[in-house]
Amino acid sequence: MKEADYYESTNGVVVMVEPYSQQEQIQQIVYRILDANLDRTREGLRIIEEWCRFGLNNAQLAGECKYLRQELAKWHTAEIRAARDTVGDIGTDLSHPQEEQRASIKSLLQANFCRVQEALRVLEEYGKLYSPNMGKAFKQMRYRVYTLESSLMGYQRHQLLWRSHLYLVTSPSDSLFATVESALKGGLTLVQYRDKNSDDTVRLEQATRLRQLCHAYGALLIMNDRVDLALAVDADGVHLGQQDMPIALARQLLGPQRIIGRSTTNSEEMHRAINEGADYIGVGPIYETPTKAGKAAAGLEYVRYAAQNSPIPWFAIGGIDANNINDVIDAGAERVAVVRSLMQAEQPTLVTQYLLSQLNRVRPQPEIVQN
Ligand SMILES: Cc1ncc(COP(=O)(O)OP(=O)(O)O)c(N)n1
Ligand SMILES: Cc1nc(C(=O)O)sc1CCOP(=O)(O)O
Ligand SMILES: [Mg+2]
Repeated sequence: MKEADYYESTNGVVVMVEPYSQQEQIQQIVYRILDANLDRTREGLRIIEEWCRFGLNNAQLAGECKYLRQELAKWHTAEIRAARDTVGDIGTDLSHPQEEQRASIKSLLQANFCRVQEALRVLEEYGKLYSPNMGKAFKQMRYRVYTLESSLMGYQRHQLLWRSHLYLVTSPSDSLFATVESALKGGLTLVQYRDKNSDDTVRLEQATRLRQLCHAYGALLIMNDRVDLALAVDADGVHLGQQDMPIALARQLLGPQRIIGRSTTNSEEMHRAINEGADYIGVGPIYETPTKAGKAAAGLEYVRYAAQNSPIPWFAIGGIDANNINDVIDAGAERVAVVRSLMQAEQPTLVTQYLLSQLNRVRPQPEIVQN
């Protein structure tokens, strides 16, 4: 027989309380686990929702977060809430040093997706002890959160691509990382890792470091030529030339969220790339360049054509530097890609700032003739 506990209530009456049986104690523990993880999931979703709403102005993504929060609330019953024991919870003081620091919105979002997914997994497993439907409901919710993560991260990437006006394509260099970091400090948001000759081991190692560096500055990293390496280093996308993998195949391998760029030299290649689903195109070479020796210049005429006809972001490339960038801009370019201008610069931060200042300059609009 269980022994009763006695306690004195506030009005002085001594009340006899039956202690929990072992089974009831386990049930209370399960309720506490469910309570803590329902809260954790809701909080994480709220943090993600605020970015969708205020950061991205995206009603659809914010609506999905809100819907998931409301679904969670339905499971947060009074009996689960009643099991809460904040004072006796040894976990409330535990935090990881990384929780105190977030390098960027991207890492903040990733940390919270991770937290939500972990908590949903806990809810799925312990929920099975509460009701068979609870386990199923949280399994479905976990898949919806994966889809949300993929849409949001892909959306972020594409937004940043559209906001990027200067694109650094790297060349092999002893000071590769220092140069890229210096340009990132100047405001660069788009980098392509291009190394035509090194072994894959070197490419993997360098591209991984570059991806970490770019993401720490909130910039995108694109891999030149190689879809497999783009996936291996978790790059934001791939740049494919006319001789590289077809866009449709790359899309199958990379999925809808990663970026695919295509080089074009003339209007026919431009329209084909757009129809095949490229996210951006390279337009060039504008001028002949030793970086791509032997390739005839497409010239400013092609820049004028792209300015009139490309509905997707396009980057003028080939022989562009601080001296001629204004000619390229005057022909209609709003975005430019460079190799030597930054890779060989003594002060890449300053050159980046200068190139960006020219690209961001508000240009006088053609005069409107009044009748
Ligand atoms: C932005 C951008 N535009 C064009 C190219 C050239 O790509 P490709 O024709 O495949 O030549 P390689 O770079 O592979 O030599 C590019 N890389 N980036
Ligand atoms: C890699 C590349 N692709 C080009 C194209 O036209 O497709 S031009 C080019 C090299 C651009 O180098 P720089 O800025 O040093 O002239
Ligand atoms: Mg190529």
